[in-house]
Amino acid sequence: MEQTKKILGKKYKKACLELSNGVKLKGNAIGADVIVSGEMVFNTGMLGYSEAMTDPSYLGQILVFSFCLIGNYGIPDLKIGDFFMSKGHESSSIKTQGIIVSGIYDGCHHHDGGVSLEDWMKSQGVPGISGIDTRYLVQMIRESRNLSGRIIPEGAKLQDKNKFEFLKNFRDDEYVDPSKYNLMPSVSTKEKVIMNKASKKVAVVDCGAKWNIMRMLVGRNCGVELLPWDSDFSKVKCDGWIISNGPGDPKNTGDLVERIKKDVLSSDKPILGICLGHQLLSLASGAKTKRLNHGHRSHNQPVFSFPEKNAYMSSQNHRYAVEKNSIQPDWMLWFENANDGSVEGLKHETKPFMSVQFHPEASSGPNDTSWIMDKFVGLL
Ligand SMILES: NC(=O)CC[C@H](N)C(=O)O
Repeated sequence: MEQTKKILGKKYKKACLELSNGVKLKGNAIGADVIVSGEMVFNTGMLGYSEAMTDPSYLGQILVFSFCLIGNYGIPDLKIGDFFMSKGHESSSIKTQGIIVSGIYDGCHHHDGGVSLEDWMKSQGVPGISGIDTRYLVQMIRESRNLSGRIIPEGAKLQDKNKFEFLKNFRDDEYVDPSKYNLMPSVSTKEKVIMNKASKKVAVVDCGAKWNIMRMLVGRNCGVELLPWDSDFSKVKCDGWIISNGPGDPKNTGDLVERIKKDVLSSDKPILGICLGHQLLSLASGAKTKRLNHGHRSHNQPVFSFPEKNAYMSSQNHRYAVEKNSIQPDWMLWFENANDGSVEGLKHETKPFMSVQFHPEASSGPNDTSWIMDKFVGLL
């Protein structure tokens, strides 16, 4: 009752979502008072909004949550240090350009303290709109191959372009399209970060890595070296490699694919590619990637493994995928999406190389495929 009063009693400014197909949707302005634009994407997860909003793979995107109420447990406190162990956050700041929700709860009831979703968005300069018919909007995104949008809160000013490097490429009257530019410099660590010295060391190529990858490695007694995307991989001494998730088009990553081919694949050490990392590793192996219609972003993506044909529920956030008919003869299909048959994972026939399109680190989402991390660590 108290919560309902809090939602209903609050007066919101108006805001407009202007879409690139000419449609305009009106709602309540939430979060920061700034105008942003980005690629329209949707996620059907019922929770995990703080993990999603801080996932660097959402850079340049306006995220529509299709679940009817977002913000209901607040945002846990961010405690950096201690090897990025602060659960609920997958990077140090919000990476989505903005969010669209049907209902928002403006409060915080989290065992880890924290703030409300709205206060968190305000403190980070991230706007949003509530009171939108997200079912209608999701259908529109599904039906249009490319949909961009602009969040315009009443009387707001334009977003500061210094927030992320890639934003400087866009004119104010243009829709931000994250697939047009190499986004690696906007999300990758600038300096090498060493976490948890241990006898086995994993080099993580940071393409916008979610912190849970590092949490899982540290939790499995691995040392971790988080590397800038543009490091000289030929000089790295490690027992295995993880090529991380990240935003944008895998083909738009400068010379990263070439360097993975030359210095990572050739080292013959165990490799695990995750999401963007899977796409980069596949490109380095000679396979091709394509753009899916609206991608997979949810906690309930079913995948089948081969040759066992086991089914798993997976957490996903991607728009690009590896083309099945381009898989090289020395690689095998390891996972396939049970809904649309798209490639969900590859394994090398003889070498300890593997990669998955979904997120074994979840956060948020089901942990059904966390055994992939155990398998990788077992190979070191
Ligand atoms: N989560 C990710 O790593 C996303 C990979 C890539 N940016 C895609 O959209 O397909």
